[in-house]
Amino acid sequence: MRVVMKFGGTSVGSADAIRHVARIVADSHREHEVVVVVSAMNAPDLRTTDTLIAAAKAAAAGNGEATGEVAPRLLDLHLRAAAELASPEECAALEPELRAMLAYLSNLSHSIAVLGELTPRALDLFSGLGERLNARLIAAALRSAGLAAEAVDATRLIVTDEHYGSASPLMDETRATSRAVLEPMLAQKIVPVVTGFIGATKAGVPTTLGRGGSDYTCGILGAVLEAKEVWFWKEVDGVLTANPKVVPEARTLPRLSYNEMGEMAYYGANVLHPKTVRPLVQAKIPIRIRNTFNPAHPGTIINGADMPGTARAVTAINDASLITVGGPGMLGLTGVAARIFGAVARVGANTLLITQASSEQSVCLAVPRAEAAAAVTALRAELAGDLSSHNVEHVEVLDQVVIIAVVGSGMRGTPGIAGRVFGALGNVGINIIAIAQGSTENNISLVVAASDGDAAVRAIHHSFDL
Ligand SMILES: Nc1ncnc2c1ncn2[C@@H]1O[C@H](COP(=O)(O)OP(=O)(O)O)[C@@H](O)[C@H]1O
Ligand SMILES: N[C@@H](CC(=O)OP(=O)(O)O)C(=O)O
Repeated sequence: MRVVMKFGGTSVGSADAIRHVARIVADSHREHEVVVVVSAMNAPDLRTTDTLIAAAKAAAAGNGEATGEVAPRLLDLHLRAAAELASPEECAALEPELRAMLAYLSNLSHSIAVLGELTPRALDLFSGLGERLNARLIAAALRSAGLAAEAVDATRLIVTDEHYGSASPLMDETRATSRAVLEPMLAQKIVPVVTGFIGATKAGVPTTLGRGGSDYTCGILGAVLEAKEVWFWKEVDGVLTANPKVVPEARTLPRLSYNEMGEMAYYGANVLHPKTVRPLVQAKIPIRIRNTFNPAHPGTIINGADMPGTARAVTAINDASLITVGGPGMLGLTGVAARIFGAVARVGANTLLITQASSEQSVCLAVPRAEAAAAVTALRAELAGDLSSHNVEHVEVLDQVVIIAVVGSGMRGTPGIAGRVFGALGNVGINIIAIAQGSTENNISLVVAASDGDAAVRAIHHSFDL
């Protein structure tokens, strides 16, 4: 079958890790038609994408040497891995290519320092370089392991709009270009090693798909190539019942529905971003999450089938703020909700959760903490008249809160779930600040103080015996 598979930054972060990747690709290639998508090397002491972005920003602040200073470290990281993984001939061919790419950026750095300005378009040239370096390294490693493999820059495959830094694919164009480039390679049993994270506009100007965008590349290519399955190789055994860093006994969910995955991702289980997998969900392509470092584990399979049962996982969004707009005069005040959400939307703040008491005397909304100040300013401006007439008495913000979501499509119509969640928190003395449940009943979300966040996740996990 045809499988598009992606390896994240940690999965390709060292020679040792890439050795695992090469073995997985070789094993998969024996049975399947394989397209590989790779992120930039995320080494413990050198995170490539972050380093490149920092260098670009330093250039804009006047340090034209910044890229020149980090370039030798990046070159060394990739060439040292190549020396362990690739044949001497491959290494000899790789070195001048990587050097030339880094030299181009160093030159660009100087120009940016002179201009004193970093446009999003220029920043994309920096941030996307890690994937371009790494695809070449991994293709060389695969060839040295006896596979026919070829690095492919996704600038040749993924056609995007001009939203630099967070571009969206133009799917029809992408389908045509990706198939034109990749189908002939697959027909010849070549493994394409595609750069994650990057694309190009119709005019051929490089773009990036937003941080973490390599998953998106994999989702897009899986859809346009009509893969039978799409596999995301990560450093966890699959999607777990909770973040393993918070709940060490969290276990892998063998199955999950698209709906549940979407809810979990929205509420902070950043295993897969919903946008990333939208093309796969639309095309009904099954997704697997598997562990690069434990490939014998079957991982999690995600597809369209909702499962019976109750709560399946508990997730948390940290660093949120809760804004309350309230006052007795709000009762029956027509259109006030629309004005509140309009004001928040105008400053680009992302509303994570909404609750309104049925007395209509207050509306609460949670936003990322970094966006709270702008949202409050916009709300106070929008409601200035109502505040002076005391229809609205306050626009208050509670910083340092966490949103916790209990997720499971089987919760729909099952009585007693909410009671169990509240009981679990009550038993450990955690105060619930706000509660929300969508009418789809796929999740119950609640807001607690940041200092209670981890304990709340653990208490709910324990209470449902997840
Ligand atoms: N419920 C969950 N299940 C699995 N992983 C989770 C969950 N919640 C949070 N995580 C975290 O998400 C990360 C997923 O890997 P990620 O960093 O996205 O992979 P990559 O960048 O390698 O593709 C893991 O490091 C894990 O700690
Ligand atoms: N390297 C890019 C794209 C990416 O998706 O990386 P990762 O798969 O390591 O999250 C980033 O850091 O944003």
